[in-house]
Amino acid sequence: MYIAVVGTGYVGLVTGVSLAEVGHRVVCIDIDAAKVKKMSKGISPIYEPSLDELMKKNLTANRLSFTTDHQEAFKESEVIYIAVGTPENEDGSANLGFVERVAIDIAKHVRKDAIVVTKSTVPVGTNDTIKQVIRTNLVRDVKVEIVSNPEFLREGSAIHDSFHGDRIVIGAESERAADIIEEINRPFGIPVYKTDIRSAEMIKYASNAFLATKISFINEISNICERVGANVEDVAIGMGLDHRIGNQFLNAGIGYGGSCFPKDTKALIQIAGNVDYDFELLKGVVNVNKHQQQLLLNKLKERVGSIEGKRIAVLGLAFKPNTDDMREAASIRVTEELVNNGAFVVAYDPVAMEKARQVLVPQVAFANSASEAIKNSDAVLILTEWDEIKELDPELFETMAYPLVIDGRNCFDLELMRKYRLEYHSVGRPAVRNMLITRN
Ligand SMILES: NC(=O)c1ccc[n+]([C@@H]2O[C@H](COP(=O)([O-])OP(=O)(O)OC[C@H]3O[C@@H](n4cnc5c(N)ncnc54)[C@H](O)[C@@H]3O)[C@@H](O)[C@H]2O)c1
Ligand SMILES: O=c1ccn([C@@H]2O[C@H](COP(=O)(O)OP(=O)(O)O[C@H]3O[C@H](CO)[C@@H](O)[C@H](O)[C@H]3O)[C@@H](O)[C@H]2O)c(=O)[nH]1
Repeated sequence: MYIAVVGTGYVGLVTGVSLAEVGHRVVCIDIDAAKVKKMSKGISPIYEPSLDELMKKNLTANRLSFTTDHQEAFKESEVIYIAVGTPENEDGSANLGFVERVAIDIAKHVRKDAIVVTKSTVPVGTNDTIKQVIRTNLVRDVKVEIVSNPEFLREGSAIHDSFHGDRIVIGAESERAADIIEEINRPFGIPVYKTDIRSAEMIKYASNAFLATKISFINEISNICERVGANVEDVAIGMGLDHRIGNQFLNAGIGYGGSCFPKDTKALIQIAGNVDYDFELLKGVVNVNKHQQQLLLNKLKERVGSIEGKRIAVLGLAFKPNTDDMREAASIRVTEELVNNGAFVVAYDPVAMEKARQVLVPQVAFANSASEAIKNSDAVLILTEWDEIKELDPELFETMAYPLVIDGRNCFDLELMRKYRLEYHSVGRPAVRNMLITRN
């Protein structure tokens, strides 16, 4: 199949590369010329495990190409994927400007009958608008059908998820269009669920909202655990053994960030509001998430008193491990608050520092390693559970004048930490206060 993918962010690029890998001829289009130049050389503009290798392989096999030219890209295309961003508007609703722009580009440049597949996360009813915009602006006498095919990949494991996802959801206006998209995806061997367009659009928001709810739920349980002396990790294991609950997405921490959960939960509240429905539960989920980062800062303030003039090491800046994505990362708000309170912040992340420099407040200093950040600090805050951080030798903390570690991601085993001279606070687990220990 000749396929065009519009937008080469996390979703577009991974989709394009994966479709090429299973044998389709794919051209990826982006308006960012610098990015296209880089990708044409086989260099991924994002950090995503295995992506570079697959890009290079499929470029060499001539199944994958990149361009800024919509006209050129749509010339042969039988299927056009829309994978541009749908960022948050100020009121929390989804900004559909990029999607609508692409719909107009398709209408102007499509040359043959085509199926337009929306991968971007869009509010219920948006595919009807896309259809309308394309059909009213069509320049040539061609037939365009619309399919909603929401994406469920996670950053940091995007390639793996593309080949081993739990399901492919196809919402179509005709059986023919649904069958063609199913056929394109057959080589992935992932179960397909076909439904109508509006239900497919809703499945995406409902899935993200449900996962965000799980996270806020376990975070609230963790806050109670701290007060009653229970251990949230044991609680999560005990809960997860019930198959109806499941053991995933029950990691307590400083809340969810990233490019999806924060914006999609708010967009769903708006979608509900637009039809006069007050989504109370989801509003609670969003509020709990907002407070969770503050609780970490409160713990720090409780322990050090004023943070003015204190040197604080922040380990982990990306919103989750294995990505350099800084969108809605907890580190943005946490470092800003530290700086505003007069702290000297020294940050370290194994991969995201380049992107972090562009979004964190300019007063934040960057260290070349975790140990450099920790050295001479008054406290350490852990915000992302990178393996490199989880594998740090706790002896490193002992080099601090007063080894105070506040871990927002439960990176260390409590039994292990009890062997060291340090004070260790994590989320929903008993604190370790071991300052009197003497070791050889
Ligand atoms: N990031 C994820 O993990 C993820 C997962 C599932 C779904 N989604 C959804 O997929 C969509 C894309 O997300 P993303 O994170 O990949 O976005 P992104 O912001 O990383 O990338 C969007 C890309 O589209 C390009 N673009 C914008 N307008 C264009 C146009 N007219 N023509 C060509 N290119 C254009 C931009 O230059 C950019 O490279 C969003 O709706 C998002 O909610 C994202
Ligand atoms: O038990 C957990 C699991 C996740 N998180 C946090 O939740 C956020 C999101 O994590 P994750 O879902 O792994 O990453 P994303 O790449 O944002 O993926 C989500 O958002 C995508 C965009 O819509 C969807 O496609 C995916 O299915 C959905 O998992 C991160 O800040 C995590 O730290 C927790 O705090 N506890």
